[in-house]
Amino acid sequence: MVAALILREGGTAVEVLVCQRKPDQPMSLKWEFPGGKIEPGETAEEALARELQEELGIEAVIGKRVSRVRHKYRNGGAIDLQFFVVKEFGGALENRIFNDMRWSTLEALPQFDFLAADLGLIRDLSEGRLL
Ligand SMILES: Nc1nc2c([nH]c(=O)n2[C@H]2C[C@H](O)[C@@H](COP(=O)(O)OP(=O)(O)OP(=O)(O)O)O2)c(=O)[nH]1
Repeated sequence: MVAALILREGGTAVEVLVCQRKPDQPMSLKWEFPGGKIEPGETAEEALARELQEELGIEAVIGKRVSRVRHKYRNGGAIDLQFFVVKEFGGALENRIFNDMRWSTLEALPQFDFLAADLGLIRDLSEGRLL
């Protein structure tokens, strides 16, 4: 899996885009970072650019990989998640698949009910350790 930390300068602090899963999806209404599965033949960066085009309608410039997490969900299999920074993109952000989408400061991230696999990253970001 690949996911993006899409950043913007929010006046006084950096903000990151957070997305909420739909009520009818597994792990419904949990918050996550936009992204998805790497298809056969794709690099991680190619997969992420494709997912961001599909989910948000943007042409993203995929930056540095800042974190990698392996996690076992109780009800499912193990996942391997890689997070990349995105500081630039073309086009206008459009919510195509999420229940909700918001900009959050890094500090405020723990207030969102994130997927379990993301919690270590959320903590690092909110405490200023990663960005
Ligand atoms: N996009 C994304 N997925 C995450 C994050 N954290 C996390 O555990 N995941 C998990 C949830 C899903 O099991 C998987 C994402 O895969 P996906 O988007 O292709 O699949 P999905 O379950 O959301 O939906 P579906 O297409 O399988 O119906 O990775 C995250 O921050 N962003």
